[in-house]
Amino acid sequence: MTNLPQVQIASTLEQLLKDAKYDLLKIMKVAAKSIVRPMQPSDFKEAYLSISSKQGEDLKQLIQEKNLKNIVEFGTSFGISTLYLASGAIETGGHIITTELIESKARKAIENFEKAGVADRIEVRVGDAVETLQGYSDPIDLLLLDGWKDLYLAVFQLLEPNFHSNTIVYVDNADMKESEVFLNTLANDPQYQFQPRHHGKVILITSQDWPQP
Ligand SMILES: C[S@@+](CC[C@H](N)C(=O)[O-])C[C@H]1O[C@@H](n2cnc3c(N)ncnc32)[C@H](O)[C@@H]1O
Repeated sequence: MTNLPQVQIASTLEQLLKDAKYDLLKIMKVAAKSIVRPMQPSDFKEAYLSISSKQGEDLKQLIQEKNLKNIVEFGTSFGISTLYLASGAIETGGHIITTELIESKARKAIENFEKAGVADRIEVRVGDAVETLQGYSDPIDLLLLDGWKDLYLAVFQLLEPNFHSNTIVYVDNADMKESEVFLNTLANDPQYQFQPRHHGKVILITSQDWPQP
């Protein structure tokens, strides 16, 4: 039997992943500019900077296997990772809150969610994650950290009161230098367990010290 929502997500993702192949060129242009001035988030307003399709499939499987429903994402971009999250969330009856700093990217992401038929499952908050997620009070089953790395610690600490003993924090780009401060801070605390995936590009963080759901 055809699973229409999954087919729609897959065809939207196929188009977006094709387009994301031009990222390297866009990133090279930004790097060239950075010789004369420091890079800014708006320099990447045309770039996807997305997770890979392999990571996306893995995320979907994780959501299904662990029956994750309440999902929060830091760093929407054009919505590639969010669509993989939605693909898993359809199977668990879950929903997603995702947040993006750059308004034009958030608008495009919403269009993509509509095209994929999953806009009703996704709330997009536009602005700085530290502000848009302020006061968030529902339990979180899965947190995907994929915005700028210097904010990983702030976003993690902001949301940690909402974690429970089954919560998974999925850290993308864990192997980047910019993620070091965040990971070293947590690595010094024995309550956190790290599980590397995708050859260390990703780390899953869990803690049995977080309260029972
Ligand atoms: C690596 S990209 C996200 C890619 C996306 N998760 C995917 O796989 O398709 C990082 C995104 O985080 C956004 N971002 C950076 N700082 C942010 C902040 N303070 N609050 C919200 N979004 C932010 C950037 O504009 C950028 O679009």
